[in-house]
Amino acid sequence: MRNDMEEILISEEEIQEKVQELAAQLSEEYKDRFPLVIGVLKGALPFMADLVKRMDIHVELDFMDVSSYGNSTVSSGEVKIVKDLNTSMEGRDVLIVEDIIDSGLTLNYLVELFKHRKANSIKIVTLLDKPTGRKVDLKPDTAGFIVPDAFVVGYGLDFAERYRNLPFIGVLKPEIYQNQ
Ligand SMILES: O=P(O)(O)OC[C@H]1O[C@H](OP(=O)(O)OP(=O)(O)O)[C@H](O)[C@@H]1O
Ligand code: HPA
Ligand SMILES: [Mg+2]
Repeated sequence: MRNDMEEILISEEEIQEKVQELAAQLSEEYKDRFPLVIGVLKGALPFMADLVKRMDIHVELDFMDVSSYGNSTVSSGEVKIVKDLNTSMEGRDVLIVEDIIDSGLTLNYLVELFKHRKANSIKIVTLLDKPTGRKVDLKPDTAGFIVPDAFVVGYGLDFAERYRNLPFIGVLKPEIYQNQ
């Protein structure tokens, strides 16, 4: 898999250091509040697992599976719910965990849905933010790294379902896309 990379943008060590920093910040912010931490599958899985292990407070975990990219590097613009939550969020402090905010369409959809479901508060933590991709006005409350305008993979992020299990974030060689 490493040979398919044009460039490694963020190393495993840099990711782990940042996750520790974000977990400490969020533990302080949510202390005594028992937040409902919602991971957006599938991309958020590695980040969420590492983040919550380092949070030193009680949290409830749940997952939504939504998808808008399919096997493409461009969002279809249509967010599909593949799996919904198992718990009610009325009155809860909701923390959404994402791997990346690109166009912002996925999170925009989820934030509107969660407001409608009467969450007490809704905040977003994302490992990566790609502000140049934005199609709607959406800002994370907490972000790990800003990434440039390139399709990135690794640590949860896929291209056609591959590369999610890389421990670092990289940019693929152009021929990998062209062969698809
Ligand atoms: O800001 P956006 O342009 O909406 O892009 C970000 C979303 O796209 C990716 O998910 P995807 O829909 O590919 O599903 P996946 O997590 O299963 O790969 C990623 O994990 C985010 O959820
Ligand atoms: O840059 C990206 N890489 C992988 N998945 C994504 N989903 C939105 N942007 C990206
Ligand atoms: Mg994807």
